[in-house]
Amino acid sequence: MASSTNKLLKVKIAPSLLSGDFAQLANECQRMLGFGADYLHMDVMDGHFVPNLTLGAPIIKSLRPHTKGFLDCHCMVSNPEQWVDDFSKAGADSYGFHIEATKDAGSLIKKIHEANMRACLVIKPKTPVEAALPYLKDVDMVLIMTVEPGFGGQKFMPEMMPKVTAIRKEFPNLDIQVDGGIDLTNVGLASSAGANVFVAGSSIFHAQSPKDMIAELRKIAESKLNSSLTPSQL
Ligand SMILES: O=C(CO)[C@@H](O)[C@H](O)COP(=O)(O)O
Repeated sequence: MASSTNKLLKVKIAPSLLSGDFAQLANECQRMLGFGADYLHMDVMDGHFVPNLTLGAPIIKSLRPHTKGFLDCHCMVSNPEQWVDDFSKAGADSYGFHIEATKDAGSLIKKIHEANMRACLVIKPKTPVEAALPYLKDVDMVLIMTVEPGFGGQKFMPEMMPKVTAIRKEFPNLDIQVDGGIDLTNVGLASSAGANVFVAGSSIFHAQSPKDMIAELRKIAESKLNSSLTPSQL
């Protein structure tokens, strides 16, 4: 949860397993952790909230014994309340829900915490940042989508950066995640705006050296992030 003290923000790189080989999911997770990934980003899609179908709690449950990595579950689902207990029992570390999919974000955040997971509030590109602000004091992370959710391989939307800046101004210590089209050409822009957690699918998995790509993304983000913040934010 957000606290009022200021500290140096840590850059975290979260490869999106959506771009990996699902038949080798456990190996892909181990490979990414070996390459220096901080989080393993799991894209949960229900074919209803988004027009694509991927994985659910049973896959997380199967994966859990094979990795100690932080399973950062981004649930692109219509009824996020319905799956909290299943994901918790399956061993998810973080449960990300879309504010567009719930009528009561406050109660949902409470439910996620009671289920011993970190809570991440996610907003789609067309959702104004004002919709998220009232809840951010209670969450562990906010995710600003930089593409329309549903598919990997889309183009980063730089016009989402003012949302990141607005949140960073009010929440100096909150983990701000960006997701969609993140690569070497825009990670600097996103970190300058104040993002510190970077989801990247295509740019990492399709790189000649995913290990070097993770290191490069981190290096750029670290150089821009804390230098862009005012002393009172550090
Ligand atoms: O949530 C999503 C898509 O809905 C993302 O996590 C993407 O899967 C990231 O992939 P790239 O845009 O980096 O290829």
